[in-house]
Amino acid sequence: MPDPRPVTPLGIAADLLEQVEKRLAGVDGVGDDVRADLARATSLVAGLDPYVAAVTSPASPALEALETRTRQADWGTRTEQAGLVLEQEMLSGHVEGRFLAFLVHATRARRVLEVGMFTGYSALTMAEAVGAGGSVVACELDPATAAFAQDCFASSEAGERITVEVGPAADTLVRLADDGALFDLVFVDADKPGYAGYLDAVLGTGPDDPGLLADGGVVCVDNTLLQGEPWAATAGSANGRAVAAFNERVAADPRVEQVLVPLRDGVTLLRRV
Ligand SMILES: C[S@@+](CC[C@H](N)C(=O)[O-])C[C@H]1O[C@@H](n2cnc3c(N)ncnc32)[C@H](O)[C@@H]1O
Repeated sequence: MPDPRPVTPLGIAADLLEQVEKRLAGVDGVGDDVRADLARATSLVAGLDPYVAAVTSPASPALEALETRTRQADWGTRTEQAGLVLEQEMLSGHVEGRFLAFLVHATRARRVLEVGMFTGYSALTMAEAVGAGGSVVACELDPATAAFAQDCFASSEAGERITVEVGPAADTLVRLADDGALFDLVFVDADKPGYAGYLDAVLGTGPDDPGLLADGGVVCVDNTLLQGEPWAATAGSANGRAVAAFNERVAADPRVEQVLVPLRDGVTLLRRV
């Protein structure tokens, strides 16, 4: 199974620094002080994620098994079949998972909504954290990926707390709002151009549309650093532009207080003010 490629600003920077170090190894005329500074920069940047993982609470065996199964799947073929990009790098993973679990515990969330489930790592993480009587509704566009996740959930008690909604999340959110559903924690991690619409659906747009967020609820939005594209794009992608526009919109939105936490590819926490 191929190693995941770097998909965070830190991972990309570490990769670049390591490449530069290798390229300079055989070059004459580079001062020892320059090599020492470069080695220190590489060590600081490349060592951060492994250090953070080493001192963070471990994932459950069920989550480790789900991650291994996801790494072993043939996402190239699945991408062709689904007609949308699916790749192992989409999985949030250990440290972000512990962050989400901590958020569930700290906010005492019982009703969780996820927009963008993939193979279910974050959904299962939050389902474990909500405990008995808690629930997670997880939206996924691709039926085969949803089935993959449900198969993983079946081998975990916490998996029983997850309801999977297959189809475009925008439609699912309208249906949930029509049903009067409310959530204490919402994790947004689907298509980036859809983020602004998902946030509006969650927060509501006025008295006739109260949205899906319970009083005191928290919204967590993933990939808001989008591999550094919003501030350091080399060749900007559509996703980079969508996230940059989303971040600007949030920064100017009087409905919310927000903080962008530079964890992995960036997570923005929001609450209604
Ligand atoms: C980044 S992955 C989610 C990763 C997952 N939260 C985790 O932690 O492992 C994004 C997922 O959103 C799904 N997706 C994309 N567009 C969607 C849409 N319009 N509605 C629902 N899901 C969508 C993709 O199929 C993909 O599985």
